[in-house]
Amino acid sequence: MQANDPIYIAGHRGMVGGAIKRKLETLGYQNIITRSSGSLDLRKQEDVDAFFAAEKPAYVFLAAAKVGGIYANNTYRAEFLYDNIMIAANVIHAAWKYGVTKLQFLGSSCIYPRMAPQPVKESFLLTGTLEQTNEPYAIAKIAGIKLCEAYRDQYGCNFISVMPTNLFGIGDNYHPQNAHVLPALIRRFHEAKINNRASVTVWGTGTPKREFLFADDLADACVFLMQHYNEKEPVNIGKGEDLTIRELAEYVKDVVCYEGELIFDASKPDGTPRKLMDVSRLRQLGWKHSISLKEGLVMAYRDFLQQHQFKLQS
Ligand SMILES: NC(=O)C1=CN([C@@H]2O[C@H](COP(=O)(O)OP(=O)(O)OC[C@H]3O[C@@H](n4cnc5c(N)ncnc54)[C@H](OP(=O)(O)O)[C@@H]3O)[C@@H](O)[C@H]2O)C=CC1
Ligand SMILES: C[C@H]1O[C@H](OP(=O)(O)OP(=O)(O)OC[C@H]2O[C@@H](n3cnc4c(=O)[nH]c(N)nc43)[C@H](O)[C@@H]2O)[C@@H](O)[C@@H](O)C1=O
Repeated sequence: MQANDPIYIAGHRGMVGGAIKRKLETLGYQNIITRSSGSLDLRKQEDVDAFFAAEKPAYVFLAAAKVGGIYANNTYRAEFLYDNIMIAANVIHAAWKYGVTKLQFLGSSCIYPRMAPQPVKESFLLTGTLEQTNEPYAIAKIAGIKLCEAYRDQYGCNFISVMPTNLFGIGDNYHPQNAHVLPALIRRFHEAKINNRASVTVWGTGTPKREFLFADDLADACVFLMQHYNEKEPVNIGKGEDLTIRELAEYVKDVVCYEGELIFDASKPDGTPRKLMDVSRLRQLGWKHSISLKEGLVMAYRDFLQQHQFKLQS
């Protein structure tokens, strides 16, 4: 990737796409192409075709998707399958048709079997049954991986896939129901603090384990792999360390300085019991994260306060 190569970031207004854009700009890449979903709906094949024909990107980061936490995945099952399949199919097909030099597809750790042995290796894909709450999203993400592999096998396209663990960071979604656990808890603890509530309810039993990577670390890994990785096999991106949801809730409680009690609502789904990434492939390639969970939480809480402030004023 040269400084003047045209690079398209699909999903640049999102948490991950935004972090990739900041990283590329810091490194001096000057020809970054972006479109909001309002100006280019990636579910529409003709529009995607016309965009690739006109802009002719050489590199593509495919970070646009319908994204959400366990509740959103389980509730909007049709959109999580339809939108994500259409986005992946349209962009990957157009990347082949218009001769993109290299494309990177972002999948997710939820593509792996629910009860996969831990830590989860890339080779465990399609070896067991998926977690029900996010099966539609996972099926769409698996289709994206397989599209990259098929266009590589048949046409020699340099399309790679990366599988990020659970993420959080600047520009995250703090919606009370639709968000992922970490931003949802930041909001719930903050609101409990300012309203002097005696307790905060955390969904599920608190026993599932998750791994959390800050989005700027993820973006660093994505750019690193775009520069250095050219193989068919997906690459897990994570830290290789996890904690229980109860432990996470205690961390968030500390960062927000909330002093009340935690209550666990076991009527809410736990989802996958554990999905710790095996990151040995990424480590062998020479990449490791640099932002700790505690550092990331402090930055995320600041981001929440800024977004919240903005909403109060607007
Ligand atoms: N967040 C997480 O914990 C994880 C995320 N990932 C993956 O990382 C990628 C980015 O996720 P994240 O940044 O968190 O998600 P966000 O929801 O923050 O951003 C998603 C982006 O996708 C764009 N988008 C959605 N639908 C369309 C559409 N129909 N046409 C064009 N653009 C669309 C949106 O554009 P606009 O803003 O213009 O509407 C938005 O900017 C996704 O592929 C996701 O699956 C993987 C693992 C974990
Ligand atoms: C990244 C990944 O994200 C999704 O999977 P998930 O890891 O299960 O995501 P989650 O962050 O929503 O939940 C993690 C855990 O946390 C618990 N939990 C507690 N309290 C809240 C809470 O308030 N909100 C949420 N959302 N969860 C909560 C919750 O019950 C669960 O046990 C996939 O659908 C899929 O989209 C995907 O790829």
